[in-house]
Amino acid sequence: MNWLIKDGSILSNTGGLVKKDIRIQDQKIVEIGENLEPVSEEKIFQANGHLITPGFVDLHVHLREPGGERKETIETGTMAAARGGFTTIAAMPNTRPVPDTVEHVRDLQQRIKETAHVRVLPYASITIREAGKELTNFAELKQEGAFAFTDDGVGVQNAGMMFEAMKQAAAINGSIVAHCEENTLIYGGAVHDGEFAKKHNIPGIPSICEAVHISRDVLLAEAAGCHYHVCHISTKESVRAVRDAKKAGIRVSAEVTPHHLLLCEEDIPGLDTNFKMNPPLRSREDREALIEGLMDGTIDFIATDHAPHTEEEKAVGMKTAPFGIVGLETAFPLLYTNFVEKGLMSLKQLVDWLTIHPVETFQLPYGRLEVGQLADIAVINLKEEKEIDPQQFASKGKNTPFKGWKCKGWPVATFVDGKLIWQEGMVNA
Ligand SMILES: NC(=O)N[C@@H](CC(=O)O)C(=O)O
Ligand SMILES: [Zn+2]
Ligand SMILES: [Zn+2]
Repeated sequence: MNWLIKDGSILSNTGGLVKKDIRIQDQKIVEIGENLEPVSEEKIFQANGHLITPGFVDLHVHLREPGGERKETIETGTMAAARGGFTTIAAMPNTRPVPDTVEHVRDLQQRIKETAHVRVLPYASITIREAGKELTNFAELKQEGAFAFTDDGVGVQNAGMMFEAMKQAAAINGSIVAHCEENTLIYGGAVHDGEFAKKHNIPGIPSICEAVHISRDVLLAEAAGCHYHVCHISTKESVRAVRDAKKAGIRVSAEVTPHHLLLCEEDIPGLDTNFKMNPPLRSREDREALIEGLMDGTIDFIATDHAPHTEEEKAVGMKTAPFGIVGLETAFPLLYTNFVEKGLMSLKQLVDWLTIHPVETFQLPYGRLEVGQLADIAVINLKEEKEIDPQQFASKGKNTPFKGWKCKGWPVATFVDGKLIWQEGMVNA
């Protein structure tokens, strides 16, 4: 079906909002203008002045399928994405099995084809079973559609292994995406090694646990000549390491999550496992350094690290509950309300960190609201305020620390490839 989106507000190049209509034909945006008239066989979508942005791109999502379907499936996770305004997401490989062979990636692609509501780019792992012992075959996996390579969930412990991985990535113009965590510096920690850990007598993960891997890896990436990307950056030392590496001309990029931008250890209300994630919420200064790093371009974009777990899994106490919180359905409203509305960043900056910055970092053909581009579009109501209610999530995961937060900026409709795949109030497609 072809669509004419009427009366949308789109961001101009200078960041102002302008009233426009958008014509979609055969999956693409074919016209953006004023007072466009419908042509035959075109359906009108009345945007009522709502914000129209390119569909958001989240390059760090755990869909859990195959193997973790009690936490999430490709179907539920991609509906959560659609409801959050995300039209392209990259699926992390800490599943069972791990996408570490051509057969496993092929099976994953088939599941995506059959059940995904939004575009899903599958990661393949760096090492077999993410066990850190034996590299996967990047060229073969890329051929099968692997988007990039990561062992997210665990750090690659061995420097020689990481160097070989980076050389293999360089040879196929691929990217290494790194969960940076040095196992000998975790100390069984469940939260950041700081005030909260001390007060509650819970083992802490020190900041150096992350930064030593980043410092090691930027040197390896320089020597190997590959693109190296840092997942969920969380400390001031890490920001400094990425900043210095960029200054030195090394091809490094980094992402930060909404929760690390919005919360620090002081905000953890008590022994609530919805505040337990990896990396942990760090100190107030760390959080400030992350915001500064995003503002000055050291950190390239925002990714949610959507990590659903069941309520039973989370209900076993701070020390033993699994790490991770959901993020797809709350990312934009949270960031819009707490940063844009408060004047700490512009709407254009926020949208760019969720669209053009991730796609440029990984040279992807999405994330642009322009004639000729794929019609991946989010329609967002910037005015109505609603409270975050996990029971309303499409995601199976209800594990959010933001329950009860009042936000504006809720997506109301999402188009992928020119198709309306979700609209507020619509029964799930
Ligand atoms: N971030 C998390 O706390 N958890 C992630 C793993 C990861 O992203 O490292 C998960 O898979 O649950
Ligand atoms: Zn991780
Ligand atoms: Zn992750």
